[in-house]
Amino acid sequence: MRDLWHGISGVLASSWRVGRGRLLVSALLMLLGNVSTPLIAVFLAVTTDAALRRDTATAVQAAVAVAVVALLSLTMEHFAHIFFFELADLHHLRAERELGDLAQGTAGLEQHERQDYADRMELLRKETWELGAGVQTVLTAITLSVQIALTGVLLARLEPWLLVLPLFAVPPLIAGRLAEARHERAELATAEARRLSWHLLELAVSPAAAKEIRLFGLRRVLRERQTAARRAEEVPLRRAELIGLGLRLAGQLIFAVGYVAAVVVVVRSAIAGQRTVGDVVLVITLAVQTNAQAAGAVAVAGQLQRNARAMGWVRWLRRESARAADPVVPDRPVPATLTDGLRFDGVAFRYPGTDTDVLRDVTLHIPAGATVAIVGDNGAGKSTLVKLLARFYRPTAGEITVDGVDLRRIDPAAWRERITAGFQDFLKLEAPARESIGAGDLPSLLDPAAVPAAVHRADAQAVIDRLPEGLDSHLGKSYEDGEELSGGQWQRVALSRAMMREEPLLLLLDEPTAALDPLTEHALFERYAASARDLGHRTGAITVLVSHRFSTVRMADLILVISDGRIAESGTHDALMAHDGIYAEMFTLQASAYR
Ligand SMILES: Nc1ncnc2c1ncn2[C@@H]1O[C@H](COP(=O)(O)OP(=O)(O)OP(=O)(O)O)[C@@H](O)[C@H]1O
Repeated sequence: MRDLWHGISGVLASSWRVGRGRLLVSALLMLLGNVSTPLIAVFLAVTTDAALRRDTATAVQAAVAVAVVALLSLTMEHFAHIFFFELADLHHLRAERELGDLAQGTAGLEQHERQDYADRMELLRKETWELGAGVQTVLTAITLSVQIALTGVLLARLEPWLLVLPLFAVPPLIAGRLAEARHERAELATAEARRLSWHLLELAVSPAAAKEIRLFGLRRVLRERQTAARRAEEVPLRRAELIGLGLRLAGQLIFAVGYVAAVVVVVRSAIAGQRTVGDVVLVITLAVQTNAQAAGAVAVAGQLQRNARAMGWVRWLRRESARAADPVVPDRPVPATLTDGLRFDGVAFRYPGTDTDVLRDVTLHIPAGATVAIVGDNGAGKSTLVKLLARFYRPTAGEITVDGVDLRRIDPAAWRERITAGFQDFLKLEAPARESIGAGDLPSLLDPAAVPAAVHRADAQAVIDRLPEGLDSHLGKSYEDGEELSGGQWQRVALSRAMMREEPLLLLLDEPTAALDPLTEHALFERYAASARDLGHRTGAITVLVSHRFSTVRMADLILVISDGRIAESGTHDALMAHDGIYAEMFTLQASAYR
């Protein structure tokens, strides 16, 4: 009940904010239409009795009144719709904006990892229209309630026990509620199958997947899996719908029994001369309307519950986002320059919803100004370490400090303004090249020299030179004249974006050159290392590089070897080679492969 109330008040408050004029006018029109409906019965009764009395003047006036209220009852809701649609659009837009803000507004990525979060997010994405339509639902519910109350008063004036009639509308309401609950359970239970079927469908139409689908002859297997996933989604949903239909039908049957009984009793008292024919007309008409009102109430109750559920999810998301906020309130500024560097002290990390630590007991010092390379097998935990440095996650144990300050005490947004990064799974931002690159530092996007300078630092001029309009060319297939780039070219664009910030305290490069050939990567990293050292001398800036290519790795001042979530070895290339451990073995193996 509280959810229902929160849903109604949430919709009204939001509609009031986005368009109070439209809200008031549509409420007024709806009210007029709804109040007119029971008045049809009243004027019909008056017309009938006046006609039987041969009172022509009253009969004609009442008949005109019937026509007028019937017209109002039939048309007002249509006029109200014109305003509803606009309101629903505005409301929908607002809901979508809020969803985007909630999904992207948290400092970390923890909530994106959680299945319950992903499921609700997916359902909410589907139900943003539900949220938009909520205003119509709520106004219909309010004005329908007024109509039902007016009908009740009219029935009670005639015969108090006729008030029992609306009670027969309760079973359909309960049945509707049960049906909704069943449907909701089925939707949540089938969310995984739905996600899988969407993913498979996306693969089927995605140009990126087309190559491997053809090459490996996966079309049939994918289609079969998609069909199976669809079936796994459809069957429980259809079953829930059928059971819901049965429940609703049973509720309506109970109402029908009450209706028939009421009409029979009034007709009998009219035959006995205790009631006028007009009274019989009044009861028959009102009882028919009560039936429609009950059906309307059931429908609107279902919609109200759906609306309450969607609003409940929005509130849940707001709570989750607030909970995802750091427990430690940031109270320390980002240092202007680094003097000591970064320290990990007993850091462990476990991804949300999993039960194994992917990093364990990591204790290390990355001195200010250093260029660090991280190596290790696939899945060793290299990228996870980088993500902790970017503050996408908080360590589950231990602490990371920046010049002695716990990273959690520094505002993540302020920290990120002083770092920059290039990832292997980079963003292909389809926009004019200038913007796709400039997004790496929005404040300098309008500085005409900033983007070309970043392109130069990333050694990506050759990519830009091949574009018909240079930096003004549109990138990607979203544009009719958009240039589609190769994987390596996109990666250069992403690297240029990473180079937009001129003086970051931390440059994170997580296999950003994986799509480039080893020689190019080597040359590129030499270039970065030189400018990183220069920057490191001036500001203590640290460069962290994850790479599987040892020809690049060996240039670093400090090499960290991660094995099974722990720092297995650390030191310079020479020291690690002399140590003759994991690093030496990996290096020798790769070097011999190139010989
Ligand atoms: N979002 C995630 N949720 C749960 N587990 C994850 C997630 N991302 C990574 N993992 C797990 O954490 C472990 C470390 O992954 P990570 O990406 O850090 O490895 P990596 O050393 O960078 O590997 P690679 O060289 O293949 O990029 C792996 O076992 C991986 O399965």
